[in-house]
Amino acid sequence: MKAVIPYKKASAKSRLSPVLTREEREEFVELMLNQVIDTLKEAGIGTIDILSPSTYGLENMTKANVLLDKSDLNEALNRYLKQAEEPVIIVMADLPLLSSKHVKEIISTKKDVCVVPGKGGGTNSLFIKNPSRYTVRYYGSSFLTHCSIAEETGQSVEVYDSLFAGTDIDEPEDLVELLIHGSGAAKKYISKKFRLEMSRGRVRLVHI
Ligand SMILES: Nc1nc2c(ncn2[C@@H]2O[C@H](COP(=O)(O)OP(=O)(O)OP(=O)(O)O)[C@@H](O)[C@H]2O)c(=O)[nH]1
Ligand SMILES: C[C@H](OP(=O)(O)O)C(=O)O
Repeated sequence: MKAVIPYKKASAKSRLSPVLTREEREEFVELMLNQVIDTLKEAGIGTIDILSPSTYGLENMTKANVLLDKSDLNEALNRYLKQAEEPVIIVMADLPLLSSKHVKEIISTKKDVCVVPGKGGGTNSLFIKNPSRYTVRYYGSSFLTHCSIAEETGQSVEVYDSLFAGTDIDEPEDLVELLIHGSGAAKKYISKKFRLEMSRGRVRLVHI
């Protein structure tokens, strides 16, 4: 069993550009990546591959293997899965609330595939026992697509339902969740730049 984290640092997290500069977004994704790697290690996963279109930001990476593939997210992951000879967990790099307990539960599934939905129809993590029999199709409502792909190819599916594992950091409002529920370097980075303010019964993000 091994883990793969797709990762692109250059101009990452464009949807956070209303509140963070390019430089800040690139620093922030690197902190989130390192947290995800630590979580996977804590869960006991021995092989961790980072699949990236470039070595940018990964020059000094020692905690995981760096695999380069310049093609887009889906093509790179499908090439990776085709060659894999053991179960694979795909984990996105933007999951600072993911814990080792979640990872252990996801990989303990009795089904062939375990899908962890993200907000808005995305897929935050995907565990595949027979990777050469599966293809991914991220973007759009990829959660529904990934369930269908399993069903169409005769593979059973579990949906892992979790607020924290389901919280990917895409948009400014997601930073609220990180400040409320997070810990570690990614939360610290954001808490130096923003604070939470109560306004009309809702918590919102305010630049410091
Ligand atoms: N290997 C690879 N990984 C990618 C690529 N684009 C995004 N990723 C990674 O795929 C995961 C999900 O990507 P998104 O949530 O869309 O992140 P993003 O592209 O930085 O964010 P936006 O610019 O806001 O869409 C993250 O772990 C990214 O680092 C790519 O072209 N190749
Ligand atoms: C890659 C994409 O991420 P999102 O844009 O939903 O964060 C998805 O999960 O299909």
